Amino acid sequence: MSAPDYGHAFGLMRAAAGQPWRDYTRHAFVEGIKDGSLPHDAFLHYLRQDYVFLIHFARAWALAVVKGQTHAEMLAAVGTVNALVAEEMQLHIGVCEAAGISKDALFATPERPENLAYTRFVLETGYSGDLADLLAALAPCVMGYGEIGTRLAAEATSDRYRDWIDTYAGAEYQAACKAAGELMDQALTRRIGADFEASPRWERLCRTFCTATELEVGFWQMGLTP
Ligand SMILES: Cc1ncc(C[n+]2csc(CCO)c2C)c(N)n1
Repeated sequence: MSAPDYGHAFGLMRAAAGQPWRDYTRHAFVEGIKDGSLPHDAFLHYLRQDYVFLIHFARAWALAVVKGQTHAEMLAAVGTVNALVAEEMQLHIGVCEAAGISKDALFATPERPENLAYTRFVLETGYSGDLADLLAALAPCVMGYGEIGTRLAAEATSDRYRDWIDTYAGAEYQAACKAAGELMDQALTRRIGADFEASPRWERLCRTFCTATELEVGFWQMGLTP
């Protein structure tokens, strides 16, 4: 099965990331979700860390509003901020409560260093760069889960984590990945030119994408060690 198409820039950055991209999207944690062998303790620990992750991830998308140069760019970024803050963070609280993690316990979650390293890398990339740099750091998170969800929906051999898989394999999330891919293609074209992969900036953008991918690998690994 081929991976879903999330745009031109994403396809090139994904290919350039090579092995780290496979390490991320086929991590033991992901394979444990696929066959149901992931211990529930590890999943709950991951969910708690992921709530902290979402807070900083929403801040990074808010920075994308700041770095936007057109109404279309601001609209795309502000839509993601709203989806994250008004819906996904709320959804996460509900999922955690259903899994036996109280709101108090969730809000008291100490942030693990692997989590902190990832989100602050994304934020710093945005602070010191433009929207093209920031989107290169955000893309592995958004599109990686889209790719993982699509593959696991086809290959899962257990229903244990079916809700998680369905969230990312679903039409709504897949449309969000395509929209993020279009935003990235347009943002790069606007700032660098249509032939962006031939520009001197391209190598650095690919390096940013690859670093974020490696930090996703670290996040899964952290998930395996509650
Ligand atoms: C470590 C980690 N990486 C990626 C995601 C996926 N994700 C984070 S925010 C969001 C909404 C779109 O921006 C999605 C899909 C996650 N939850 N945790």
